[in-house]
Amino acid sequence: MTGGLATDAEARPDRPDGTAPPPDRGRDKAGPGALATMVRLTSGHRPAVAAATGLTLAGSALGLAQPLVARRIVDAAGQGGLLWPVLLLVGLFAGEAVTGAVGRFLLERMGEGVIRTLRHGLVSHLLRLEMRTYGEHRSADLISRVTTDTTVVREATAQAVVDMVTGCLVSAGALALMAWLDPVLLLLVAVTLAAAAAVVACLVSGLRSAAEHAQGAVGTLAADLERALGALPMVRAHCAEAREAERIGTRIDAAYRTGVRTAKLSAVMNSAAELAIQGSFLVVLVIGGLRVGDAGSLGNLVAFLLYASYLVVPLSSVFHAVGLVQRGMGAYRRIDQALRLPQEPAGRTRPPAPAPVRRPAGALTLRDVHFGYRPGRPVLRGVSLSVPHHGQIALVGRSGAGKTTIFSLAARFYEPQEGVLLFDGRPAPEMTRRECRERIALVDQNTHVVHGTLWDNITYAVPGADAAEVDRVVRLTNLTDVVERLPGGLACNLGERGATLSGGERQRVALARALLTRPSLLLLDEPTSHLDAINEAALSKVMRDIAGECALLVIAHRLSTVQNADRIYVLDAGRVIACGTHLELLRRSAAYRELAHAQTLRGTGPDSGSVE
Ligand SMILES: Nc1ncnc2c1ncn2[C@@H]1O[C@H](COP(=O)(O)OP(=O)(O)OP(=O)(O)O)[C@@H](O)[C@H]1O
Repeated sequence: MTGGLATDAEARPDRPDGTAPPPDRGRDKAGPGALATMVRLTSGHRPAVAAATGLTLAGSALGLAQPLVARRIVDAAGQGGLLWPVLLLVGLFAGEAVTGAVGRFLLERMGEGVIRTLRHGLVSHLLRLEMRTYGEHRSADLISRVTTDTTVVREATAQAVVDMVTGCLVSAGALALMAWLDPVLLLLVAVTLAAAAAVVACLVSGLRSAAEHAQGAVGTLAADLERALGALPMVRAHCAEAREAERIGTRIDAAYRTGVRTAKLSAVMNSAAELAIQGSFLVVLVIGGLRVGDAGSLGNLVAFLLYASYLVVPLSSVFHAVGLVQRGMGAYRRIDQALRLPQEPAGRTRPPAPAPVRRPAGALTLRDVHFGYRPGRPVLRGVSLSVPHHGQIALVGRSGAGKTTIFSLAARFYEPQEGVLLFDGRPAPEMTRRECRERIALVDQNTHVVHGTLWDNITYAVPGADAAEVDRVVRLTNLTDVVERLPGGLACNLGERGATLSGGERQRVALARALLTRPSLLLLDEPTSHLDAINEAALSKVMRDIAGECALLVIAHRLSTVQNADRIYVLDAGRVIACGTHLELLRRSAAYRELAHAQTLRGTGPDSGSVE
C-alpha cells in the first residue's frame, strides 16, 4: 500500500508500560536485558517497589540480628540475665514476620498493577490493529497474550525484582558478617555457591526460550479450541468431534512437552542452587565443628551456621527469581511481539487542502480506485462511482467481483493503492478514519450480534439512545414480533453471537443498529440474503424510505432487492462495466441481463425491456 499511511509517530502508540519502544523494533527481542525490562515494567510502581524493598530489607535486617542475639544467649548460658536477650529475640521474630507480610502484600498488589497496565495497553492496541493484521494472526492466540502471558509476567515482576534486589543485599550482608566471623569457612561456602551460579548461568537462555515456546504452545492450543467451538454446528454435522479432539490433543501434547522442558530446566536450576546451599551448610558444619576450640568458639560456629541458614532463603530466592525472570521474559516477548503489530493510523495521511475547493456533490465518490489485498493481485482496477446524498445506489456483479472490497475501502479498513475516495467531496486522506466512519453505518454479510441483550445490540453504536428512537428502528426493521416473542423483550439476552436468533432476525438486528445512528451514508452488504419474501419486501420499502433521508449504497445478489435503485453499477473483475437503472441495464448490459436471467427476473413496467 502506498496511499495513505500516516506518519510513523502516528502509527506507533505509546507503550502500555509507559516507555518508548526499544530501538530494535524490527527484531524479535525482548529488550536489552531481562532485569532492565522488569525494572521498566515496574516503573509506574516505584513507590510500592521501594516500600516493599525497604520492608523486606528491614525484615531481613531483623533476621540478621537474630544470630548475634542467639550467640549471646548461647555464650552466656548458665550465667543468668537471659530475660532481655530472649525478649529481644522474640521481638526480632515478630518484627520480621510483620514487615515480611506487609512487604509481600505490597509486592502482590504491585504485580496486579503491572498486569493491569499491560492488559489495558494490549487490549487497546489489539483493538486498533490494521485490518489486514487480523487476517494474519489467530484471534485466540492474541487473546492468550492478554490472559496467560500477562499472568506469567505478573509472577516475574511481583516476585523477581524485589527478590533479586533484597536477596542480593541480604546475602551480601550475611556474607560480610560471615567474613567477619570466619573468613576461611566463608571461602569454602563461596566455592560451592560459585559452582551453583555457573550451572544457573548455563541454563538461563534455554529456560527463557523454553518458556516462550511453552506460552506459544498454549496460544496455539487456545486458537485451535476456538476454531472448533466457533464452528461447532459444522463439527457436529460432519461428526468431526473425534478428529477435532485429536487435532487439539496434539496441541495439548505439544504444550505438555514444552511445559515439561521448562519444568526440567527449572528443576535442574533449583536443585543446583539447593545442593550448593545445603553443601555449603554441611561444609560449615563439618569443618567448623573440627575447628571449635582451635580457631573459634562454639558461639561463633552457631552464629556462622545461623548466618549460613539465613543465606538459604535470600540466595534461593535470587536463584528462583532468575528462573522466574526468564519465564517472564519468554512471556513478555510474546506480549512485545503483539505490541509491535502495526496499528491503524489514527491521524490524517495528508494535511487538508489550504484553500477551500469547490466540492463535487456526493456522499461518497470513488475516483479511479485501484486496490489489492496482496501485491500483484489487484482486486479493484480503476473503479469510479458516485453515491449522491439522497437516493439508493446498488452494486451488483458476480461473486468475487470486488463489491465488498469497495465497502471495506469506504469504511477505510484499507487504503487504495491508487486513486482516491471522497466523502462529501473531501479526499479521505485529508480526514481521520474516525471522521469518515462517523458518517457511515455498515451492515456487512456477517451481521454481527454480540453477547448481550437485544437492547445492547441495537444501541451498540448509540449507547444513550432513547426508547422512542429504538422503537422507531424496531418497527422499521420489522423486529416488533421478535421483541414480543423474546422473554423480556428488548432486555432478552441473545446469547453468544446471537445464538438465540435466526439468521434473518440477526440481519434485521444489524440493520436496526445501523439505522439508529442516522448515518449520512448507509452501506448494506447483502441485506436480504437471510430474509424471507415478506421481510425482503418490507426491507425494500424501508430502503426506499431511508434513501429519502440519506445516501444508501447496497450490494445485492438478489436483483429484486435493488431493481428500484436510482442507479446500479455492474462490477466485473474489479471494474465497473455498466451503470444505469434496472431497465436501462436490462437493455444495454449483457452482463446484467445474464445476472437477471440467472434469477429469472423481469422488468417491472410495460416497457420493462424484457430479456426474452
Ligand atoms: N481479506 C482479504 N484478503 C485477501 N483477499 C481477499 C480478502 N477479502 C477478499 N479478498 C479477495 O478479493 C476478491 C474480491 O472479494 P470481495 O469480497 O470484494 O468480492 P464480492 O464481489 O463482494 O464477492 P461476493 O459477492 O461473493 O461477496 C476475491 O477474490 C477475494 O478472494
